[in-house]
Amino acid sequence: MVTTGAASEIVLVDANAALAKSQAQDIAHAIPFTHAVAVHAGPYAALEGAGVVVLSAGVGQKPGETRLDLLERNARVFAEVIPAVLAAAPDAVLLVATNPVDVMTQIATRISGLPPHRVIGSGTVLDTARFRALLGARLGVTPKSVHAHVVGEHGDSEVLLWSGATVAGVPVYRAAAQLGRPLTAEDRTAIDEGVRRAAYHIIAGKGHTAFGIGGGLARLVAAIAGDEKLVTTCALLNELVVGVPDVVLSLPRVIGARGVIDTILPDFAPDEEAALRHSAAILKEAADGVEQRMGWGA
Ligand SMILES: NC(=O)C1=CN([C@@H]2O[C@H](COP(=O)(O)OP(=O)(O)OC[C@H]3O[C@@H](n4cnc5c(N)ncnc54)[C@H](O)[C@@H]3O)[C@@H](O)[C@H]2O)C=CC1
Ligand SMILES: CC(=O)C(=O)O
Repeated sequence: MVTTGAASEIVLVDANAALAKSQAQDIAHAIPFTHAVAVHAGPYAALEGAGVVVLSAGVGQKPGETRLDLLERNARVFAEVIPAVLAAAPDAVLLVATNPVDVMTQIATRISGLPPHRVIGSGTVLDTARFRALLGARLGVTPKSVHAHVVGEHGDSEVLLWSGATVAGVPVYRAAAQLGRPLTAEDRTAIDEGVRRAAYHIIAGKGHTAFGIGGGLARLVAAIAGDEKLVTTCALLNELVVGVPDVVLSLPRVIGARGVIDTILPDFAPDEEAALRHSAAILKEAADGVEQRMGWGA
């Protein structure tokens, strides 16, 4: 957020206050090279007046763990964190990053009692970036010129929308052929694996992921701060999607000052729609399960 100037003031709040203070000091030393952003650490009360609160408290995956394995532990963290955030910043848009981000967004929506459009999960903003990055590298064009989306879970059941992927408005297979870099079935499998398993590969090497999600969160914060009407994939509680009621998952959304303004339902190929239904069912089951285990059942 500091490197892109996404906000005018950033407050770090963490159960480990010494860590938050040190991170804030270290980040502040980059300000002369980047943007005029005030960065400091503080207690929850320091969030007063915040337009957006990014929720990233909790545990991450260890090698071998899936995102859904983190559910109970992080649900307990949110039960503590969200009331404290709202007491200080009742008008903020909540932006959830903690994993499993889709179910955690559903939990945040329930605990906060806020209208769903104000509780956004980063969802597949990162997977969409990974898909664009890998397609761009394969085609020899900047990922900024690749339009492609990942929908559904931010996790193992996510759905890469190959049918709608384009470069210069040309379907990606035809664009690739024109560029002399035809996409083979092996390329498609490798790109799918590279997107879907990216976190596992990075965590195996460095223990966590940070820069991709940092870029995605900064982009979402800038869109909210600037009331941009940016279209990007992110997660939100859907009343009904592909036949599944009350489930949080990612679709392309329009983002402005008050959160999500609208959702755009892509034209799915039949296999993509079936895969999205499968993803929605997995998320619904996980969300219903944690609600019951936490004693929040309807
Ligand atoms: N949505 C996405 O695409 C991504 C999500 N993540 C998720 O973000 C979360 C955080 O990941 P990292 O920053 O790598 O972990 P981390 O362990 O570096 O940071 C988590 C922080 O949460 C704090 N914390 C824990 N319980 C707390 C509480 N009750 N109140 C206040 N603070 C508390 C800890 O003190 C710690 O500093 C994980 O769930 C991880 O899986 C990480 C990368 C990408
Ligand atoms: C950790 C995580 O969710 C990711 O990098 O995709």
